[in-house]
Amino acid sequence: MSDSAVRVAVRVRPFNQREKGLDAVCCIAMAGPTTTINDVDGGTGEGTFTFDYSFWSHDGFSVNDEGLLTPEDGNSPYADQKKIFDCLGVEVPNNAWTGYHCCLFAYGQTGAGKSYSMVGFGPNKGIIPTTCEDIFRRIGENHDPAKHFEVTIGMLEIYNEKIQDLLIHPNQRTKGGLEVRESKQLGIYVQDLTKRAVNSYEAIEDLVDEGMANRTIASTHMNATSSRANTVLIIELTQVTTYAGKEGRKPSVITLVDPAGSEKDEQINKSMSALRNVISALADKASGKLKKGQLIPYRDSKLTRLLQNALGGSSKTIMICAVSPASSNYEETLSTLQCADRAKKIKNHAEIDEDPTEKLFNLLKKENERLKALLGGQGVATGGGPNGGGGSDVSETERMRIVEDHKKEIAAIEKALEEEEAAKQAAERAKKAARDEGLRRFRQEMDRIRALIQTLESQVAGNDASLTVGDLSVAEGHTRRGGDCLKEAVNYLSNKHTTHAGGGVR
Ligand SMILES: Nc1ncnc2c1ncn2[C@@H]1O[C@H](COP(=O)(O)OP(=O)(O)OP(=O)(O)O)[C@@H](O)[C@H]1O
Repeated sequence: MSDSAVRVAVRVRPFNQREKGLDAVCCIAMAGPTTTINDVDGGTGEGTFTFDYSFWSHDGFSVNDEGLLTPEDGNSPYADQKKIFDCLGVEVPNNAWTGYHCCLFAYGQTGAGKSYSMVGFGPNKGIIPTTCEDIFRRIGENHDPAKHFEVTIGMLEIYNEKIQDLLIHPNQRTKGGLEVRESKQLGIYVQDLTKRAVNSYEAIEDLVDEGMANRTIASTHMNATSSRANTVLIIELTQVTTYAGKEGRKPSVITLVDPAGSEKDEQINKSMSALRNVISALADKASGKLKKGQLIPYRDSKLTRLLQNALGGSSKTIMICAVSPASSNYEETLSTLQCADRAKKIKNHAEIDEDPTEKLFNLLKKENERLKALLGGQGVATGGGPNGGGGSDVSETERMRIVEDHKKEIAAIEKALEEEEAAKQAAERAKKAARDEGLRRFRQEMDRIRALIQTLESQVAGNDASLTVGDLSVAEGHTRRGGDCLKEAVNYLSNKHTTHAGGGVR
């Protein structure tokens, strides 16, 4: 487990047509990772904030025939989509490959540029498509025959506090939406969300197109294609390694969130303010200011519940805040910067969710690499004269010692693997023994009940016969014995019931 702060970046966009038409004034300045907001209209004043990155995408760009935006020259500070991915987005596949669960979400006022950074427009591909491309580029570069990868995609939107599966056509969805659940094994997850296996970037692209077509979209005042729902893409990447006939699995869940624009929509405002409240509470917690007994309000919205692992949990998390450059949006922009500033304080406890076989395999691999490095890339051959085949300056004695050490470590790893297998088998045996014992007791009980029923039946038959011949005293005897038998059966069953209800095992 490693403590890791949420990584926070801010990006400022160009003026839009509306702002240009109003002769907007830019109130944002950036220098390195620092963002300053100036109140040019004379109000609350200026504020300076330092983040992991401050990306200047306001001006200094040129647009080619296809509409691709790039810095206009070598001195331009303009951060294009490539720079955003190379600096920030790439941390997502990097962390996923290490085995961490990761989350990247955008934040900001409607029309500030969240979707532009996350999804992109035309040839200006955003973080989501570039991450997907990067995942399959890395998979394609794997030449280890012992390793293969499994990738699945899920896509959802949160609209009016309902989670909808975007890989299912709106007409075929269950009413009421899906639920966020939590389990020890799976952490936070969306129950029954469709997961589709994919084996290429194109396959993801097709699914994302399908999902996008199923979204709830409307336009807002600032942005003609504003999304009216929080859109979430969930990529599950599992690295599967086969070693000594066993499979080791290293899973990573990547959650990419493009939140909805908030203008004039009560429900969306609610989920954004829930997100702000969670961020504030976590920042207070990190600085010891959270009141005793005060809970982090994850349950106040579906979005915050879904992001529970990303904020204050075990995932590696990145927040990209989009801001408008226009002074007319000063208040909203200041509020975004303040929220981003609080998010910097959040501490996560990132964990790798690796199974023991994978752990052992990785140890073995590391050991091999260490050995290769020690031998100057010469492998472990022991022949070839005093310096072991030329090129390496490791002495023969040292070489032998390293090889012996190496053998010992491999033996230790194999022993640990055998022990793990033996423990697994012992656990299986114990489970089977408990099952067999349960079955034996059940049969015993059934035999007992059957015997009681048989006795009861024979008493009833005897009773009938006696009554037919009018022998009342014999019938009375049968009735008494039948009654005793019935009582015994009732006692026996009610005892069993009480014992089971009390959690006892018989
Ligand atoms: N970095 C950028 N460079 C160039 N244009 C940008 C940039 N960021 C945003 N834009 C443009 O600004 C407009 C609004 O951006 P976008 O749709 O990404 O905002 P949003 O925050 O996702 O809005 P909403 O929350 O309403 O969905 C779009 O036309 C987009 O092309």
